[in-house]
Amino acid sequence: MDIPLRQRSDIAKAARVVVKVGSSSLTQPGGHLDVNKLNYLVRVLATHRLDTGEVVLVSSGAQAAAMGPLNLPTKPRDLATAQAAASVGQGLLMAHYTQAFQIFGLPVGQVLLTAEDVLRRSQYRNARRALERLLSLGVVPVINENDTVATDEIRFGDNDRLAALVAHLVHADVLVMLTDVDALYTAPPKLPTAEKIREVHRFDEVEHLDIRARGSAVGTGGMVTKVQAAAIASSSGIPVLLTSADLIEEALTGADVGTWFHPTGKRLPRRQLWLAYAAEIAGRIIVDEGAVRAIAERNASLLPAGVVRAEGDFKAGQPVEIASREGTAIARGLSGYSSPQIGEVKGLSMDEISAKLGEELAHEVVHRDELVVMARHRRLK
Ligand SMILES: Nc1ncnc2c1ncn2[C@@H]1O[C@H](COP(=O)(O)OP(=O)(O)O)[C@@H](O)[C@H]1O
Ligand SMILES: N[C@@H](CCC(=O)OP(=O)(O)O)C(=O)O
Repeated sequence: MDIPLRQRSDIAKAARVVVKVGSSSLTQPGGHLDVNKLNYLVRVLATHRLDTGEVVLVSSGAQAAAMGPLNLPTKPRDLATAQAAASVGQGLLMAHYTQAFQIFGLPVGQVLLTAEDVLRRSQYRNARRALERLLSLGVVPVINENDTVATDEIRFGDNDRLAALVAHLVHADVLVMLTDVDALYTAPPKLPTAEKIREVHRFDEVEHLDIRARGSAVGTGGMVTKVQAAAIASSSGIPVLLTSADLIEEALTGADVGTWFHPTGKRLPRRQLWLAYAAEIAGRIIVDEGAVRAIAERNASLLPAGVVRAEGDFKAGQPVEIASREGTAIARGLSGYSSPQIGEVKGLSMDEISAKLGEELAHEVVHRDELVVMARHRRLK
């Protein structure tokens, strides 16, 4: 769709939606698939697909669905059992999705991804091509993390952020995140003081909220990863609706349900997305107040004059975090200098650097094209 969705009601005409559904919404407490819930979800998604637009489903639940069949009392914590459970449960999930979508004449395609697939240049293109082809063939892609081969080092571990990156990958109009609560609340929803949040315009509105409590024994990330996922998608121009799986029909028909995260920025290039959410940071560059403002408000490059000090040991070209004197992360970027070099150029003007160290060392510390401002510091467009 050319015009970005502005409000919930626009979902009813979204040409391409990514829907993420969590384990707790697909399985019974005993660790088997909840066939009724699954069938309901499929009915609503199939209706949207047939009447309105394309659907990409990011479905969790593989490990939870294998608990019953494998007699596992809890969701596995060790990597090997988690991998085995994912292998068994993924088959069960896909068998069910295949059957349920078939009733509506819709083929489904399983897509198992790792973090690398959605963030590294070559794999990103490959994943994008495969998904586009599936969609053009009329298939409903059903995506999960490739848990059976993902190691602790390379896995996301939660499908919330994976769904946000998939939404970016396929240029979705909206990301709908389904869980077991109807919205984001100001505190864990079991508490009497918890109030529903209907709309989020900026991430500093939700940063202070108490979102760490886990709701179910099978869910993975709780609200923390959902809010992070909403930040990833909305800061890249994709609005997010967070609500419960029971309200999927209302959500896709544009009813007034859930929490709506307004887009807070334009689509980010993949490289900046990688920098912001996946790159491993090699060190930190502490900057003064003027540099904080220049970066966050004017989208400027970081110049040596604004640098207070470097922390950690890094080489030129490595990803670093840019933080204020108080330690607040402002941005991330690729450093133009090694950490020892920063010790020499910090606080100096370009002329001073040229005179002291030579012209070739007089350049930006982090060039604006290789810098991404963290979502909460970005201004609403
Ligand atoms: N402030 C909050 N607002 C809404 N839900 C919250 C909040 N804090 C904690 N939660 C819990 O987060 C849970 C959803 O996360 P999770 O169990 O990981 O679900 P899923 O399996 O759908 O990914 C909810 O059941 C809810 O109890
Ligand atoms: N990939 C895992 C699910 C990971 C996950 O994010 O779970 P959830 O918090 O229920 O969405 C699985 O299929 O078991």
